[in-house]
Amino acid sequence: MHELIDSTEPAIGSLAEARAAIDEIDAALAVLLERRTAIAGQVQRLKPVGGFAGRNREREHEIVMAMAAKAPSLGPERLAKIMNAVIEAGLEVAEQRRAARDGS
Ligand SMILES: O=C(O)C(=O)C[C@]1(C(=O)O)C=C[C@@H](O)C=C1
Repeated sequence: MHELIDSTEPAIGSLAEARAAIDEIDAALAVLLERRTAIAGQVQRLKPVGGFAGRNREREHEIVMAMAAKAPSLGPERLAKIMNAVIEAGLEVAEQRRAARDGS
């Protein structure tokens, strides 16, 4: 994982090598997204009002700003779009699971 987040990228010599590096990063992202989805689902169960109804835009803004400090090339506007998609996907999964549990 460390080499994945090291900003001093080694020189990439070919398209195949570049795509292999992207595949490795995307595999790590997928694992992190799966973990995030699981934990965000637990958060929905802990909140007095979970799911889309309990959406907290202030917390989402904090998440984006913290990420923007670590990803300056993307910046807050693009990260907000990315994280909106990630957060909404997590809420959808949580709501689907809740519906399956409630039998509704
Ligand atoms: O922190 C919360 O309150 C959550 O519900 C988690 C989460 C997230 O996925 O990070 C999801 C929805 C909220 O709008 C904000 C953040």
